[in-house]
Amino acid sequence: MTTVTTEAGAPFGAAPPSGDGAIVTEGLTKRFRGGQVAVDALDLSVPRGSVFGFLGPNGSGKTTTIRMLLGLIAPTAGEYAVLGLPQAQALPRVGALVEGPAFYPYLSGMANLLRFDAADPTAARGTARRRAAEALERVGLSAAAGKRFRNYSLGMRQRLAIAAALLGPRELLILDEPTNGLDPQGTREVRALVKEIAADGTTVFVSSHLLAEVEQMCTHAAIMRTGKLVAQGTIASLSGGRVARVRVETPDAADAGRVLGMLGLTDVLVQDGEVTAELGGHAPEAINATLVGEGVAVRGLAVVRPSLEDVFVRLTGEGFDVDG
Ligand SMILES: Nc1ncnc2c1ncn2[C@@H]1O[C@H](COP(=O)(O)OP(=O)(O)OP(=O)(O)O)[C@@H](O)[C@H]1O
Repeated sequence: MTTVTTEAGAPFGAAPPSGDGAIVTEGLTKRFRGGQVAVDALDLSVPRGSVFGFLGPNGSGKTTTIRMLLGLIAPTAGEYAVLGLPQAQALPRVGALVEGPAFYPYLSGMANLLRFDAADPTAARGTARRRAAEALERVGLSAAAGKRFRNYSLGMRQRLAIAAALLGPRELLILDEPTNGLDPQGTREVRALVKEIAADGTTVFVSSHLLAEVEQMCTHAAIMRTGKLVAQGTIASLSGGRVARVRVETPDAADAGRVLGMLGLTDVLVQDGEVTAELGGHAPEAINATLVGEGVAVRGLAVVRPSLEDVFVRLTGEGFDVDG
């Protein structure tokens, strides 16, 4: 367990949070000089093995939280534990990408990683090349190891940054907005890489302001708004706040509504040209067959699952400030 210390080195918090999570925080708070509360009494629980999306609009406190977890800034109040270990033992097992590392444009990917590795006083010198080669392999850059950084695509540059975070065995990888500023191809590469890294057993904690990205890439998420935690859990449980509905497009809306009721679907809403109802355990194809059998002209039938955006809007009464 981590005993958090203040910047002055005094013990911070008598009882750090326990539990086997990769990251656990209790009441974690950061108030900056000038009084702004960037992170407000955050209780976070990141299970080991998860791809945990730390989701929130710009300015909601994501980077500040990450900087506290990495010991870069001291909390004003609250406690945290990373990998259930004291900070000095935890940090070598954590790879982090907070602000993109500065790479030399005229050096190769390999040479850049070796420079990075050399800056780590705990890393054994004799095995540096092997570590760098393994990190390049892990991010799919082995073939481009000798290529100059300036000739890398945006996606390759970001993958190299992630390789720098993976020099050495890591149990936890913390990535702050890793797809920010990337083109669509680079974004796809990084999202795929995050999934691959997680498939190897590394817990990945990734911040993002993109709802759709977190929905697509993560197993769990926490939703932040103005420094406060709005919700957290598995993506399925977060989205399960509202059940899936079937939507039928038809000119025979009243008839379709009657048939859905007959089939036992609940909360049937008939509108002009459209009927929706809670899907429950019904198979959409069976609903379609019955509608057609009853003479309803079906123009379209879809199952609408609630998105994280729906959840966010329901919980906060606000829209997200950026779209995915
Ligand atoms: N060093 C600082 N001094 C004062 N205020 C700060 C400082 N760092 C961050 N803040 C403020 O704290 C709030 C949270 O910022 P933070 O960077 O943690 O948010 P974020 O969710 O990571 O957003 P973004 O994606 O835009 O970085 C913001 O209002 C920001 O202006």
